[in-house]
Amino acid sequence: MKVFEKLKEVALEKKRTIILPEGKDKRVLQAAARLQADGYANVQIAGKTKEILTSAQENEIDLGKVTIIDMETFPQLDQMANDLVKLRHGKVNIDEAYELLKTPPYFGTMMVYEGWSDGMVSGATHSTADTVRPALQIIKTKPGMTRVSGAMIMERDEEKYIFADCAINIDPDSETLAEIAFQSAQTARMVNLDPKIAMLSFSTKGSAKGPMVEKVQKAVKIMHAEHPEIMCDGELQFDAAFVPKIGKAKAPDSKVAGQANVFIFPELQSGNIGYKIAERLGNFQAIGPVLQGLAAPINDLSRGCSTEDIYLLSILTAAQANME
Ligand SMILES: CC(C)(COP(=O)(O)OP(=O)(O)OC[C@H]1O[C@@H](n2cnc3c(N)ncnc32)[C@H](O)[C@@H]1OP(=O)(O)O)[C@@H](O)C(=O)NCCC(=O)NCCS
Ligand SMILES: CC(=O)OP(=O)(O)O
Repeated sequence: MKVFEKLKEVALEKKRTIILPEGKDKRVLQAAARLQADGYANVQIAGKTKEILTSAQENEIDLGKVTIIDMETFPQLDQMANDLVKLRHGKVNIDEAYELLKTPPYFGTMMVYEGWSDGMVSGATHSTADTVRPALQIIKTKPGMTRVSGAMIMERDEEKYIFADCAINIDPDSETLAEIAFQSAQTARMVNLDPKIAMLSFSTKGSAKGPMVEKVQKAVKIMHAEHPEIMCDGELQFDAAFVPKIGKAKAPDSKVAGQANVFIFPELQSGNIGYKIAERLGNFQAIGPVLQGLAAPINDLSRGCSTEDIYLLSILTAAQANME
């Protein structure tokens, strides 16, 4: 896993505390134990202590120095509930806050908000919507960003690519697509990839017409106007973006066609389906969704993730905490 060699070094620069709040899940416990033993983070797992210990015993997982946080008896629960009420500006009352804090994504997100964890990885047993909603509501976007998006790091042997948005923005407009492209360029650099961004469509350079194509064309214009330093082109079909010969034939003047390594999908259907096809038919390892544009390192998982996916995304999260 070449991508992760650099991230492992960054994670080791200063050992960060990462919370994995879905402590019931066997894959989470396995990843937590490995992460702690390998020294890439101080790992907190949250849940009910008894359930965590039983699961660890049944699955023969040695949790070693992993910290277990009991969500029901956590001493600062009252502080978290009160802060959650304040943060939600009348949208959540105190009873609702306690209820929300019974759920791993809200509990883990508040741990990050309070500064008791440096980052969170969740989503092995919760849908993306349920995982990211607390982050969007509580952590919010980074300065200068207006939206959060979700990128997948796709890796197979020496090949690595970024696919986005695979997780959050259901039907992004042109401005949102351009912001996703900008954020994805940053994610690409984080994994040592010099971004060449293809704004994907079913059309290449006007070969098809209509509002869906125009949306992508406008996003390309925004990218060129706002970030001329970033190599970005479109609209491109995937073959034109990826295969040099087809890129030359369909978009001869493009510097990105046939060379792209960052793929921006026009909406969430194609983004989510596309990465899962590459993962399941193409045998790519899919790490993420890495949440882009969020003000703290919180990352999502697919419920279909493996122990290895959780382990690697946790290393990335610890590294992000050191890059902030
Ligand atoms: C992400 C998602 C859950 C947010 O929608 P929602 O639950 O309806 O949330 P709301 O629209 O009520 O917004 C909740 C908060 O998040 C914020 N928000 C919503 N989308 C956001 C985005 N893309 N970036 C930043 N903030 C966002 C809202 O501003 C709102 O903040 P506020 O409550 O402080 O005013 C929704 O867009 C979604 O379901 N996306 C698809 C997820 C999915 O199923 N992916 C496929 C599998 S990976
Ligand atoms: C990213 C993603 O598709 O998540 P899930 O499989 O949990 O829906």
